[in-house]
Amino acid sequence: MSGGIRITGVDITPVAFHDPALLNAVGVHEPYALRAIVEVHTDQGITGLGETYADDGHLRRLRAAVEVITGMDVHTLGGMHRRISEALGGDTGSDGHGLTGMITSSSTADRVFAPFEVACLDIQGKAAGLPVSDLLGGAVRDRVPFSAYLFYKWAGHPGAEPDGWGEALDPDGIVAQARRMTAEYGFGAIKLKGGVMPPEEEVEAVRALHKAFPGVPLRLDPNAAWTVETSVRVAGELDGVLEYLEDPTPGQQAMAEVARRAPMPLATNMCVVAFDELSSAVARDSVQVVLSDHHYWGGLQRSLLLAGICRTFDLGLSMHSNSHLGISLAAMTHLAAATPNLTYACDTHWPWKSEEVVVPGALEFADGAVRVPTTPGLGVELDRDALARLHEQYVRCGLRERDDTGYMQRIDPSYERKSPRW
Ligand SMILES: O=C([O-])[C@@H](O)[C@@H](O)[C@H](O)[C@@H](O)C(=O)[O-]
Ligand SMILES: [Mg+2]
Repeated sequence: MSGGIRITGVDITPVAFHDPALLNAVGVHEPYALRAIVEVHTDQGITGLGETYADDGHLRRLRAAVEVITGMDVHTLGGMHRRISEALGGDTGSDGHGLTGMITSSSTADRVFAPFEVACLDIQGKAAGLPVSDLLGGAVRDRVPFSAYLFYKWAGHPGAEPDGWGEALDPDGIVAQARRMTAEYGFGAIKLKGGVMPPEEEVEAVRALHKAFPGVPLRLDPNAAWTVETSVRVAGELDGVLEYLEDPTPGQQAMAEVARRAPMPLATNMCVVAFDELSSAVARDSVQVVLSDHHYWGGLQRSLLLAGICRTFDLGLSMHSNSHLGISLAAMTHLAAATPNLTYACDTHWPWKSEEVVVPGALEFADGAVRVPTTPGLGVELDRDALARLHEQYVRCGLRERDDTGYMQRIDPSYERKSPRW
């Protein structure tokens, strides 16, 4: 491209926002979730936005990437990915971002590249006067449906005020949470984060949801907390109730064994999280649905590549989420809008947060869906006061990586991390 739009600098601002005491297979969410807000500046005065993880190792790798992409044209995304991979070398780090599978050097490069790719597409869209969905091939839907995301939870963090959502530790609590979340957002699909209670209790909770929300697609995700035998038993008990069962057991081989004996499709954001894990999963028929997530599949264009591979091999496609803010929601919405075979409602942790960094109004939920922004770029703008406030909160809170297990062990020293647990 002649002339191009060159990157002149990048600001990376880590932020912390309040997160309720949500329970999962490895512990409990800490009082704050961390994210990094990426602002890419250019010689044409256009700035693009990205959002990503903010643990210390990831921040260090993002800063290393800035060194090698400064001066590049925002249209040269292939070259940018290559430069970032080379600059990171073997710096793979660990999964400081939640239950999203094994990290390899290629998946680390994808994670680091992703927020810069999103920001560059934001810039390209602003320069061309087109929404990001148009740059991805065009929206095939104007609203993107999301799913309610239920958690077992405490009423509040120990020693702090209750968060307002109430305790949910049994089927009644889960159904009450679902009623409130679906009433507020209009969600037409429901996911329960499992792996917290003994499997029989989680089966009971899902059956209670099925009774309270007849006809609504349900999912259960125990994050690999079960053995093959437990997974097969639960799958049989929830026959006709779940649209898919997500990551019941660890590893592609065990997932394949469950898949052979389970009546419903298996989904994953743990045993297939990078391109180099797809061929073995297909060969073994380990999973029938892959949860994409542009934050670790290397951005929006690479997520479209994943969608094409899923279509080729007849795999279903859904979308994964961790705790996130509005820049991520905008990117997820554009991507989902432009992905024809993304036919499941996407995950989002959105209802669990009470703070934001983007100016309100651009992304609203109605009937469980977000209208795809049609303004140029991602269609969201930073609220600079909010950014400063949440950065200040990051500085003060002292958290520097997500550690659900460590936090749980400070509360209950007998807690052990185990996979599978049951
Ligand atoms: O936030 C959580 O506790 C979730 O368990 C998250 O870490 C997972 O990555 C995720 O939502 C999932 O679907 O596995
Ligand atoms: Mg999952």
